[in-house]
Amino acid sequence: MDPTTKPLTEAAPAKINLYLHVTGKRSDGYHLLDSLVVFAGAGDRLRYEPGQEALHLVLAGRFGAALSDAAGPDNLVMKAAAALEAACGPDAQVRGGRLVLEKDLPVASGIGGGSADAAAALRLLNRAWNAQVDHATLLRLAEKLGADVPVCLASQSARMEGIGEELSAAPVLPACGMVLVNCGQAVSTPDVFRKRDGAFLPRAPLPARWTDAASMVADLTRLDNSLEAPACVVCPPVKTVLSAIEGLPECLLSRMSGSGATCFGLFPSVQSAQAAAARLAQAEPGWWVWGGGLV
Ligand SMILES: C[C@@](CO)(OP(=O)(O)O)[C@H](O)COP(=O)(O)OP(=O)(O)OC[C@H]1O[C@@H](n2ccc(N)nc2=O)[C@H](O)[C@@H]1O
Ligand SMILES: Nc1ncnc2c1ncn2[C@@H]1O[C@H](COP(=O)(O)OP(=O)(O)O)[C@@H](O)[C@H]1O
Repeated sequence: MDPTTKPLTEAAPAKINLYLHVTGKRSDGYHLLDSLVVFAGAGDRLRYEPGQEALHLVLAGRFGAALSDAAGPDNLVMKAAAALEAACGPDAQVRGGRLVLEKDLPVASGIGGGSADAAAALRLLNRAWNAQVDHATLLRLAEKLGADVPVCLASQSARMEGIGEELSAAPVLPACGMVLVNCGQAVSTPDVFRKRDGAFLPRAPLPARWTDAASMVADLTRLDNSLEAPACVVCPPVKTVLSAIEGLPECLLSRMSGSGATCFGLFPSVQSAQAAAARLAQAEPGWWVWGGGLV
């Protein structure tokens, strides 16, 4: 097959906030955050098939239908493509064709599916169009697409501050497993931020590395997700999901990710997380449940 017409794909892994402290608020209404972000083996997948027709998006996967009204220019994938095209130099080979998004992450669920898709589109089309837009420029485009898009650009664990644009090294993470659970109710990020009240939380003290899951969990237990309480008001089933995760064998910690409603559990190993996820999926067939490891 001609390499320029070969399908090109990018993974768009789920983003998990292991803790999330709202540390302040800017005058424009955006909140200042301190968060440890990691990426799970669960994710969407974006494929590009170059062609003569104008660039367009096709949705597939378990949650493709949930987004079918949003396959147009407002989809974050198409916004990312337009932003990249505008930033391309004269030597780029910008082409049409179709982008196929395998949407396997629940939509509006606190694990940054849309942000991961946008970041995947920037990486994929930069490669496919031979656009050679440098990383600093890609980061600037990412910031404009959404607060979570910069961290999704590298899709590697990072400490995230500012409103999402200040990225620094995360502690070296120990081997561990993760379970992700979503009850099926979409949650609006602005609604949850609006419902937050109470004091701002401090920037967290973090070590350079955790050698085992138990010491990571001991530190994380002293930290919080500032958005968990307001999300429980917006979406009460979050509380049920958190108790269900906490009750799973070998669960070390259960917490909500981002603005919800997806919650995660940390486990000592990938195997224990997979076994716990299988058990929960059987007990709650209406929930989205995933178990595995981190990227
Ligand atoms: C809360 C977080 C934590 O990682 O994750 P999610 O719950 O979305 O996954 C993110 O900060 C969300 O990032 P993202 O979903 O890209 O947010 P954006 O589209 O930029 O903003 C949506 C809205 O959320 C609020 N917002 C977002 C980020 C931020 N630091 N402060 C805010 O107040 C604003 O009301 C904004 O209008
Ligand atoms: N490719 C996409 N995937 C998911 N949501 C998208 C996408 N493009 C636009 N959106 C819109 O972005 C909003 C946030 O979606 P998402 O990124 O899944 O939320 P969260 O960051 O809370 O996980 C949704 O309301 C959805 O309609």
